[in-house]
Amino acid sequence: MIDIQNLTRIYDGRAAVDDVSLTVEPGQIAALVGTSGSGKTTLLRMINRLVEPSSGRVLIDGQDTREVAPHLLRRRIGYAIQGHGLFPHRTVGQNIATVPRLLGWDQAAIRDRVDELLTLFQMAPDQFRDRMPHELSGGQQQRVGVARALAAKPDLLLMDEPFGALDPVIRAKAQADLRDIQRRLGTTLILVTHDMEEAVTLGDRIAVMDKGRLVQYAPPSEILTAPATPFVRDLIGLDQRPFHLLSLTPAHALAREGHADGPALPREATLRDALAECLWSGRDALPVEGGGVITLAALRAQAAPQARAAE
Ligand SMILES: Nc1ncnc2c1ncn2[C@@H]1O[C@H](COP(=O)(O)OP(=O)(O)OP(=O)(O)O)[C@@H](O)[C@H]1O
Repeated sequence: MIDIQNLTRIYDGRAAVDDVSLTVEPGQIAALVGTSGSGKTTLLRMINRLVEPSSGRVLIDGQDTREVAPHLLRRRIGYAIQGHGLFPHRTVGQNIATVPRLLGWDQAAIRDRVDELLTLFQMAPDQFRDRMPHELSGGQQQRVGVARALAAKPDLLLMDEPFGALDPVIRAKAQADLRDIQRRLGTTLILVTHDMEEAVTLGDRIAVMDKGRLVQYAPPSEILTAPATPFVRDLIGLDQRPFHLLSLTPAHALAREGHADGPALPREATLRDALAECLWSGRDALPVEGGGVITLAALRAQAAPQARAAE
């Protein structure tokens, strides 16, 4: 468990992060959102001591991070940033192997791990292992950055806008891959993002920062239906609320017995995808892969907070 207690960082007499406390349970994803300059990156970097707190403390599984040398702490915590930060003169394989090498893994274990991660990120090892970063697309570089952060099987992964530079299609794929991998490995993940949709779809809880302070820390559905302050409501964007709510639920969860014509929706598609498909194909109901149908009326009820509150 990550336990952040009264964490504060002062720069030039002003608090960039101001008395923030929050906990993240093992295997959960916490998404940090907020306007530019609200302190998200500073908060994230205090967890692995890239930035030293002015006051407060961070406990990881009960251990105070101040008791661990920063370089040793950072070998235990995966860290991935926008623009990936790959070493330009090292191959993809060498980049991914960085922390396992520092930890003294043997060669065979390192090679296995590199190949396993490349496969996991759908980059054929024989094709990509020996390439240089400049021989990859931006999306591939980004995936290698995340693979490198995961290489030593950290229990905790910190990500700062890891998908910020990706186009929407690759971004959605990278998010889905990350969620799969995170669930499979049981990694605890703290993610900074500018994108509320990303926070809603990935986060088990969302932390909203405003001027260095934590203004709300709650599951996405609560942030959307009961924003704690006008700032949180504005950040969500009123016009986007129904779509974010629909993004929270996979299609199969709302499928009911019945019959509908036309192509089936994948089980893991979100209700937002279902709504788009209804509108685009002019259908009032869609079959869902594996059985059942979703109706437009059910989608409408699901998108309305008062209907959800009554559940
Ligand atoms: N090294 C530093 N020296 C002085 N001020 C800093 C430093 N790092 C950050 N700040 C200030 O602290 C505040 C919070 O910055 P931070 O980068 O944490 O915000 P952020 O929410 O991550 O912003 P963005 O979304 O734009 O990345 C800003 O006002 C920033 O100017």
